[in-house]
Amino acid sequence: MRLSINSGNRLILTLGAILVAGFLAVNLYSLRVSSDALRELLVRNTLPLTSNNIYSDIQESLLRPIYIASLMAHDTFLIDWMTSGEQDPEQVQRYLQAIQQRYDVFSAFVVSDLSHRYYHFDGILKTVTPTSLKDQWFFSMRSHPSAYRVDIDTNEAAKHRLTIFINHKIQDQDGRYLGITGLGLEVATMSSLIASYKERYDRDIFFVNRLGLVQSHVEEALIGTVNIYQREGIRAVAEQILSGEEGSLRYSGEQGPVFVRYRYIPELDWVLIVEQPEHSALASLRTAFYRNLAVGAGITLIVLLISAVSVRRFQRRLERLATTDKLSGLHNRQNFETLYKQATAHAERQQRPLSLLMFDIDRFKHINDQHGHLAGDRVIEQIASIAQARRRGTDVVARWGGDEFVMLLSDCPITEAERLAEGLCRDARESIEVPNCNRPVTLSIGVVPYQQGDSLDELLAHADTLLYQAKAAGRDQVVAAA
Ligand SMILES: Nc1nc2c(ncn2[C@@H]2O[C@H](COP(=O)(O)OP(=O)(O)OP(=O)(O)O)[C@@H](O)[C@H]2O)c(=O)[nH]1
Repeated sequence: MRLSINSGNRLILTLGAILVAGFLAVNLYSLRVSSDALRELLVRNTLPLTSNNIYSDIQESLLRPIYIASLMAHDTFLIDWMTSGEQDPEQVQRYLQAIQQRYDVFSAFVVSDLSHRYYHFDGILKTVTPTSLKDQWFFSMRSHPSAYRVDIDTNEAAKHRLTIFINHKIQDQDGRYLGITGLGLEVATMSSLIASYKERYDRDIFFVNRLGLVQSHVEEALIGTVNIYQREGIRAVAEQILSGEEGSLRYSGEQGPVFVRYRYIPELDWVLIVEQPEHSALASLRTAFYRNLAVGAGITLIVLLISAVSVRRFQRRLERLATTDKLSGLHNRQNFETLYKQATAHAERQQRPLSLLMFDIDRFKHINDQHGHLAGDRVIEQIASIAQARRRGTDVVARWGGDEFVMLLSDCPITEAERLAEGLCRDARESIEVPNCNRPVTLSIGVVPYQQGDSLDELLAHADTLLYQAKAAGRDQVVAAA
């Protein structure tokens, strides 16, 4: 039986291993396939789309100031004021103040080509000089092919803060170049734009100039101080980023690969960089993977539990079938042989007496013939019941075959066994009933003591002899060994 229990455990273990391996394989495979698909989507679709969206938002956010600068450049008041010799600077000062308030812009200015004066809402800021490097933006604008230009520079009127300037040429009615007017936009506007992107897309977004220096970033400390040529990881691809127009790259970051999408923004002369670390992109897939594994583990556990209970039940049934007589529910012959060995070993070890009873239903053939096999079967069941009722805790009753039974009485001397046999005879005679039969059901019993070294065959042969003596003496009686 131990063998079958072990094989049951083996079955459960094998089943468990198959389920665990199956769940792991399926989940690992699906994690791999979906990770590959997500990576592909990220590189081909998501990052380029983010960068395009940002680019169009930048263009859109520059459109309004460009439009205002154009309105200013074509304003007849401004043109007239400049052509009439820039009289009364307060007039233009008030004009610029009005522009600033009406359009809610950071700064508005006018620079004259004639006087080289730089007017802004507070008055005359300075006079630009062709020799000053800082004023080159103004002098280069004259030959600029288009009407306006977006420049990024420090703002002398605002504590040298980095500012986006929209510079627009002013020309009189004859197309004569008069100077430049325009607006200054805070670069912080760009930072808040980036912050909103970061929140929306959960990606790192920043701008660098053509030299790789960070120009706009949610972490302000990095602006103007960090260069991608020196930054761990991204420096490996910095050259490609700064020399190309647009593209996708990958570099090794601290926590694994990082996907990069870069795009040159001509309006700002900056490069937009959108980064997405692989581990954060795949985080939701990993969560799903662990959740699936947990579900798999739960299912495996339930299946194993159900299987273990079923196997155990099946084993018990097999054990019962293998050791029990179906009709009487008593031990069968094979099992009795095993139990006999255990009982005799115990008796010898403990030096305790052991007795054996062998009993047979008298004229059982007659009961079968007269009242049918079913009635005979009921008699066998009732004999089993009375024997079980007489049995003490350690005694063993078995159906030896046909209408023959054996009973092994542990720790029981022959006299006590004889008394128990007498009781059995009486119980059968007095309590067993066969419908439509007025003859009592009786037993003949042989009682023998176990002698050290007796084999079961020897003991049974001895008991059988006494049993037949009881039959010969008229049945319904007990014959015990002398
Ligand atoms: N109903 C029923 N009969 C059985 C079963 N097993 C054996 N028998 C019958 O039991 C009878 C046993 O008869 P014997 O032991 O030869 O003789 P007996 O009629 O009991 O007579 P004595 O033993 O000499 O008293 C046979 O007719 C068997 O067919 C069983 O499981 N059910």
